[in-house]
This record gives sequence, C-alpha cells and structure tokens, in this order.
Amino acid sequence: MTARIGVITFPGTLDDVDAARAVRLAGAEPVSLWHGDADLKGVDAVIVPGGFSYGDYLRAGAIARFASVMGSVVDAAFKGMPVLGICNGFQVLCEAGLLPGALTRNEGLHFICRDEWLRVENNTTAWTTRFERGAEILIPLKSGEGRYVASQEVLEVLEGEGRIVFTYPERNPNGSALDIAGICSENGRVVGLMPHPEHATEALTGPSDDGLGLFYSVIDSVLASV
Ligand SMILES: NC(=O)CC[C@H](N)C(=O)O
Repeated sequence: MTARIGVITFPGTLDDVDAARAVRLAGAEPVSLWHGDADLKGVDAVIVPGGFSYGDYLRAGAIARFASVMGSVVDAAFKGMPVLGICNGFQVLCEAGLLPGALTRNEGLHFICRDEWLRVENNTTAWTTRFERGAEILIPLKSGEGRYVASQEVLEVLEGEGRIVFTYPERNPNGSALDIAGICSENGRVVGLMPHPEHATEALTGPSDDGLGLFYSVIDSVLASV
C-alpha cells in the first residue's frame, strides 16, 4: 500500500510543489488539495505548506483558517489524521485552533532566510519517529512572523506534556518563547514548525536531507494504522 498525503494550495502558497516533491521522495503519493474544495480526496495525512496564504492580509494564516478545505482538515484532525503545518502552515494551524499559541513578528522585525539547526525534542509524534531524541538537524528557516508566543499557562502545558517538538539549540533566531521551533497537539498527530523540512531533502539543493525524516515518519505512522 502507498500512503496518500494531501498538500493544500491556497492563493499565495509558495511551497506546495516542494512539499509534494518531498512526499514523493519519501515514497508516498502526493495529492493536491485546493483551498476552496472541502474534499480531502481520501488522503491519509495532510500538509499545510508555507507561503503567504491570502497575502498574509490581516495576519498570517488568519484568512486561510476560513477556507473550505480547513473545515475538513480540522474535522479529520479531531479523528486522528496526521497534519503537518510548515511555516505559514504552522501559522494557519494556530489560527484554526489545532495548535495553541500564535506566531508573531520576529524579534528584530526582519524577515529571516537562512539555514538553522533544530533539536528534535520529541520523537514520538506522527511526524518525528524516524529521528533520535536529541538529534540536531539542519533545515532552512524563511519567515517574518516566526516568533512563537503563548500564555505562561500554555507554555507550561507544552513543556510539561512534552509537546515542544523542535527547538533552536544554537541561537534563537526570532525571539520564540522557550526557543520553540515546533510544537504538537495533545495526541501528537498535529505538528507545526517554522523551518522548512521540504527544502532539506537532498544535499544537492538544500543544506542536508534531514527534512526527509518527517515524511518517512508519517508514512510509517499511516501504514502502521492500516
Ligand atoms: N515561508 C513562509 O511560509 C512565510 C510565512 C509567513 N508568511 C511569514 O513570513 O512568516
């Protein structure tokens, strides 16, 4: 059986093509999902990719959460479907209430585009089982609103429940609380991160192939639940 992984395109999405390519490289079938169509086409998992959905008007991710497809993604996530939000996708998942907290303007107010080291803090989520806990991976970060913020109470819950999935171990590029680069839902099926694993799938075009681990992991998770 081949896992089928949906990749959403909103107006202003940039990274759907690379996300689909990463899915294919990892051995699954990418399925295009359109923002205005609530049909998830029977996929096993969904990726909300990076970019500037709806031009980032109002606030990054604030309009995308109302797209028809997102209603179906929220329903499917509540039933346990793995969902990955990358960068703008992470912002969309926070706006949609699938993940707590918010992404705000980077400390320093500059758009940052460079490779960053991430530490894998939790390797039990649907998207991280292929990594060793504590592994450090190099993948690109490119965002203007990457500073993760949440109330003290939420931060304590995330820390206490092991829901901080990725941190920036070397330097905190954007002022994120607790050096957070990515978090997950209570059941570990929904993960959001700011850096872009779909741009780190082979050393020829990215800084590493470290990003592929997320896609291999979700394929394992989907196939294990068949
Ligand atoms: N690469 C991206 O997905 C960019 C996300 C978002 N628009 C930001 O600048 O923060």
